[in-house]
Amino acid sequence: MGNKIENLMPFETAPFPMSRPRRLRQSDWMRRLISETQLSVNDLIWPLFITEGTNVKEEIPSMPGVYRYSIDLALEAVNEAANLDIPMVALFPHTDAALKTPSCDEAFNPDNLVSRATRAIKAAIPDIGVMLDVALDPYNSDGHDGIVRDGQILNDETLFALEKQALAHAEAGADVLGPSDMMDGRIAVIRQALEQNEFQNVSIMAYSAKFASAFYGPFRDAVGASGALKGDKKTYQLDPANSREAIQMVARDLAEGADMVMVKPGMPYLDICQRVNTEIGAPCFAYQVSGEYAMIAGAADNGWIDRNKAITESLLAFKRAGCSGILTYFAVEFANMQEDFL
Ligand SMILES: NCc1[nH]cc(CCC(=O)O)c1CC(=O)O
Repeated sequence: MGNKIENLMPFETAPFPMSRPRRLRQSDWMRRLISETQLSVNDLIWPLFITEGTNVKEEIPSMPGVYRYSIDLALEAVNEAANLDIPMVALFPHTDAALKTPSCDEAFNPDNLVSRATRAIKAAIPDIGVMLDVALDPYNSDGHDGIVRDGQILNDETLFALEKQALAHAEAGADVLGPSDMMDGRIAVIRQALEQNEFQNVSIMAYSAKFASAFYGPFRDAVGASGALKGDKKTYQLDPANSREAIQMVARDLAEGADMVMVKPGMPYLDICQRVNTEIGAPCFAYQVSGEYAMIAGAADNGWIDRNKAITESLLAFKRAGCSGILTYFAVEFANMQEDFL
């Protein structure tokens, strides 16, 4: 009896010409009434890159319009985001190559760059959420998310480091931790460590369906990891061919104590977003990653697409797929667009 879509149809449409679906598309006011999906600044998380120094704001060549900020200027940028009602920022460090080691000790240095930035933001702008990645790659001389020995990315040894990093981040005041490493067992280890150290209110947004993707290239430039990375991340990040496995990882991370999950990259994986939202139903976020930013910004800079329309359409797609929200480098730009509109 019919396919799934037919089964879900709440009514049968009359045959043409009694039914003319274009009637509901005739005017802007009618289209707004009929719209099935809303996108607002409440849906956005703004990732931003932090660097050492003062008064530094340097553009990332492969992400025109995206900058690395020293902490003093990051405060101004985050303040702008807060004034635009963006609920949360996600901070990523650009780490000096001299601080990268095989044991990744800088990851859990309580005074590392992101910890200092988090303390400064929470003190000055308490009403915006701060999320920090839990992963070793910014601090690893091998560029990987795990500790490498003899060419192997060691799972269990990495977990000890991630646990220390998670606690250092919580101590610094991070509201949400984003384990983005894809090691097995990391959510359970981090959740247990948080519980045992009175960080019960720290949330975990697990990068659960994180694919081994070509779309992370500009990010690795932004955090200075491109030069360090040897090989690829295919032994821990997911195969882009796999959907069932992605759903399984989402279920596993929730069972280990994640509060929210993430699908990453975003646009090439909208099917995964939709599956998570219909089959699992936990709060799910999409990460519109650096390469997606670069494609839209690059095409718009060349006059090949309309920047504002492409941004809005690309973000709306995640809401249509059922996501609670989106990590996007366009967050502040989109919020400013909305302000202009009002
Ligand atoms: N664990 C690191 C991490 N956290 C977020 C991103 C990518 C974000 C982006 O491309 O915008 C990556 C890169 C990677 O896994 O190599």
